[in-house]
Amino acid sequence: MADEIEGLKFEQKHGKSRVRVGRIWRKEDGNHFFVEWNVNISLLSHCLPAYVRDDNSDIVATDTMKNTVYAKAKECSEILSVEEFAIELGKHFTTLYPQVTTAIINIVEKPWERVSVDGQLHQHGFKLGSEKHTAEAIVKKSGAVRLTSGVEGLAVLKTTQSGFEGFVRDKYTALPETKERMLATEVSASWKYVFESLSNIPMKSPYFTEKYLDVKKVMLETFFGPPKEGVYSASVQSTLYQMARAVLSRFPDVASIQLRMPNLHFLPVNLPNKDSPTIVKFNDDVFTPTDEPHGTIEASLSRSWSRM
Ligand SMILES: O=c1[nH]c(=O)c2[nH]c(=O)[nH]c2[nH]1
Repeated sequence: MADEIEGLKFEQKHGKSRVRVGRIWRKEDGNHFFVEWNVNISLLSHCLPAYVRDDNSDIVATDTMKNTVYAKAKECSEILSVEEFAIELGKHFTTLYPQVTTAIINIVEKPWERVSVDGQLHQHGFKLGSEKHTAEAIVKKSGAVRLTSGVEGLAVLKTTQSGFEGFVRDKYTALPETKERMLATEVSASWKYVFESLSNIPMKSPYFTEKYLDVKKVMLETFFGPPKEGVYSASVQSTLYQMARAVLSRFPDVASIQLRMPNLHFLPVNLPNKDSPTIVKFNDDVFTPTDEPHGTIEASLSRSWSRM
């Protein structure tokens, strides 16, 4: 919200962060479904008097926002995706309160996965997985929406089919060129959907959950290549671009994608010994894994300039 006060531009928003909620859905066949969400709410609203005149009469209390998360989770009698829950909350805040013009809802889902016991899916047992599914819904009172999904902490590694050559060499360059190295990263990606209003968002579960799994699958297939021969990576930059390109070409309802891929280095181990035979001579086999310092490669790819 931008306002003018005494000739100055004033912008404000308020919300509740890190509202954690767990929800079980019990099916008649005995299967339980479970999600754990960490919800962040930010409201753009007309409440200037609270800042400048000690008048809180337009303030939606952040405590009320927190309670709303639990109330809405209770109301959702059918299992729904994290994207749908974000949209439900956004709709609620922008329709119930006249002063709220925009709701920004960010949710991170904790990766609880159903376990298998004796080769059989367990009805009510879950274990924690690794990467996290994220969603952001920006909902306006007009019904305009921007919906973004993402993945955080998708750690991947390949032991060959990666090199790095032809980069700038100057008096500070020590890195040798190579056609053979390990490639390890922890992918964070977020992709915006093309849907621009509440009325054209597909709200039939599990649409966005399936989309999340499919986008992740395409990114991983592009990173690794076919199971036997793999695919050569000339740099993290090149692999990142190919992953982004693959997502946009496979999913027409994705408008843009942003990727962050740290280059988590595996340093060759060489232990010379000047008096006797070398202790360890590197032969693409023994490494020191490091996560700091690490390279940071990030980029976004969009179907049109106007959407950026
Ligand atoms: O794939 C890479 N991209 C870089 O920009 C870079 N820089 C570096 O030192 N190693 C690498 N590897």
